[in-house]
This record gives sequence, C-alpha cells and structure tokens, in this order.
Amino acid sequence: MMWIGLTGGIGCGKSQAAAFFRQLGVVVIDADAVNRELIDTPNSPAISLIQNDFGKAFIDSSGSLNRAAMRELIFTQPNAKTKLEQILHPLILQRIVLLQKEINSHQNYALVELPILRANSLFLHIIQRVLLIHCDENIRIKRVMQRNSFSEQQVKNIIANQPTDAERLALADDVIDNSGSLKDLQLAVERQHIIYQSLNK
Ligand SMILES: Nc1ncnc2c1ncn2[C@@H]1O[C@H](COP(=O)(O)OP(=O)(O)OP(=O)(O)O)[C@@H](O)[C@H]1O
Repeated sequence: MMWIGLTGGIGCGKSQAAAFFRQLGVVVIDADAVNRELIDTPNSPAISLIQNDFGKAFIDSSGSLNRAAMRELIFTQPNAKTKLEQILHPLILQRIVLLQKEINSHQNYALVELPILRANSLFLHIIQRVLLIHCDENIRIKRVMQRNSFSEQQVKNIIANQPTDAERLALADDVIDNSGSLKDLQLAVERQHIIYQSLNK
C-alpha cells in the first residue's frame, strides 16, 4: 500500500479533494480528526501530558483540553504552540500508524490528510509521496471568509503562521491547482487517481 500525504494551506481545498478521493473508494485518514479525538477524550494520555506541562488551568471540568485557554496562551506565547505540538505530534503519529495497519482497502494507495507539513515533520516518515492542493491566495482568503465568517485580516494572520507556498511546493511530488471550479477539482482528482493506481503495481 502506498501512503500519500494530502496537504495544503488553509482553505486550499484539502477536505474537498479528500471528499472526491473518497467518492472513488480511496481511504483517507484525517490527522486533524485524530488530533481532535486526542484532545477531546477526557483523561487520555495526551491530556495527562498537557496537564503535566501546562497545568490544570488548561484542562476543563470534563477532563478534556480547555481550548479557549490554550488558544489564548498560544496567541500570547508562540513557543507554547511548539511545546503543545511536541506533546501531540508523536501521539497523532502513533494513532495514524495504528489506523494505517488496520486499513483494508482494495486500492493500492491511501491518503493521510496532513494540514501542516514541514520539511522536518515526523509525518514524512509514514508517507511515500506528497500531494499538494495549491490555490491562489486571494481565492483561498475569499473562500475561508465565506466558510468561517472570518475577516480578511483573520485569514491573513492564519496564513502568515503556516508554511509558505514555496515551502509546500518544495515538499510536493504532485500538485493539484484548485483555483478553478469544483468540477475542475473533481476532474483533477480523477486524473491523479488514475496515476496513483498505475504506480507501485
Ligand atoms: N474549487 C472550488 N470552488 C469553490 N469553492 C471551493 C472549491 N474548493 C473548495 N471550495 C470551498 O472552499 C472552502 C475551503 O475548502 P476546504 O474546506 O476543502 O479547504 P481545506 O484546505 O480543507 O481548509 P482547512 O485547512 O481550513 O481545513 C470550503 O467552503 C469549500 O467548500
């Protein structure tokens, strides 16, 4: 089984592309969903580690992460984000590897949706190729403003904290441009699917 990392910046259309791949019968593991599961499960190993490093104020009364408190901390102390990632990323990796072992697919490849993928990322160890969903920045900003009711500045702030287009392109083996219509994206996914089916046979 060939594992492909599906990545791209905020609003580039990763989830939409993943939905089109799923329609073709391709399995997609969503690293964000794994992350949410870890921080929303009361008293999980992730929660204990967060409590040890950050203190009880960051755990809510139900025993899961107090997201508002953590968001506020990360906003005021950027190194808190790195510290949180150092706790969560190995646990996310461990969970994804377990899911990868459990997957029983008739396809010769599957995807892991990895919103943030940097050159030194742990997750590069569990994928063999990188598929980048690329999109013109102004179009991404408009789509996210519409999807999340964010202001233009809010979206720009998020983009400023993510890897740049150049960093993402340097990691990519394959690129789909999603600056066009949904139909264009669906056709591009279908073309890429044929290529991936032909590889590794
Ligand atoms: N080609 C397209 N034409 C029009 N709208 C699109 C297109 N592709 C995606 N969208 C819309 O743009 C928004 C962002 O897409 P999507 O949620 O798939 O991005 P994402 O990369 O998963 O974002 P995030 O990193 O924030 O989760 C969604 O509302 C989606 O429906």
